[in-house]
Amino acid sequence: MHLSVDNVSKTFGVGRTAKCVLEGISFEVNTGEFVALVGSSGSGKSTVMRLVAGLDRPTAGVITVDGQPVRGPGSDRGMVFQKYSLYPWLTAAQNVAFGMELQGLARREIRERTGYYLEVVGLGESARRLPRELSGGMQQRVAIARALAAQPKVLLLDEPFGALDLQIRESMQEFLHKLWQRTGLSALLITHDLEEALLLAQRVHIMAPRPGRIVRSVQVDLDHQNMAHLRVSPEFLSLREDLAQCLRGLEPALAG
Ligand SMILES: Nc1ncnc2c1ncn2[C@@H]1O[C@H](COP(=O)(O)OP(=O)(O)OP(=O)(O)O)[C@@H](O)[C@H]1O
Repeated sequence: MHLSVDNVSKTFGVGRTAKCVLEGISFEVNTGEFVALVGSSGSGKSTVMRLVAGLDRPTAGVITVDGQPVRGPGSDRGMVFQKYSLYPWLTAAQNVAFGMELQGLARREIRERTGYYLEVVGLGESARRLPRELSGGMQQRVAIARALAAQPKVLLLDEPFGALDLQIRESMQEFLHKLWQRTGLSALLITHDLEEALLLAQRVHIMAPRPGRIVRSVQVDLDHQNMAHLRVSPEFLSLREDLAQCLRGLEPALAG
């Protein structure tokens, strides 16, 4: 799998009201790679995600998945949003099955994959429960199972833990990291949480606003095995501080 975002720009509106939201964004995600885009509010992260998801088209530049230009949403890209993504009237299993039903998969295949992916996210016992009977973290695990069940080439994670309490957020980060290790999935995460990006991704791109652009890219060559240990390791803390300074340096632009 190779996701390529090549020199992508996005302008909303025309003429005097035109607003350049993204300028010359380029990055890649390769098979089994976990890549994160980090930036403050308004830096254009969600716009990048919408373009990669095919929900909107770039004004310039090209986005491809395995060499094929993205022309709209497709089952090769699985999305997990911040919240409100489950249908409240469907059980966990029905929510997971839903996307596959739209894909037109055979009933038996849908049943098997639903069971399998609910197990993968540790919710085999909760198949018949409704979203409101599940905690926020469990609901996001259902959303992840639903995205994985369509067997996408790449998982697109848009602030997936943004609505969760800090403690649950930390356990979900561990969960996602283990899932990534176990399944070898390829993922693109957008988050405003620098620590989250560094804990999960192997490659982190820092975005600045007005117009949204990538100002710094780092390879995170740290041992992610033990997350609790990693969070307090000197290498991690120094990289986090270095990048936090870079983000702080962008703030005057935000205020202006
Ligand atoms: N459809 C649109 N029309 C006009 N401007 C837009 C549109 N969508 C987004 N924008 C503008 O683009 C800029 C970037 O927005 P975007 O939501 O991508 O940023 P973000 O980094 O995801 O921020 P947040 O974390 O707050 O979601 C903002 O100034 C926003 O107002």
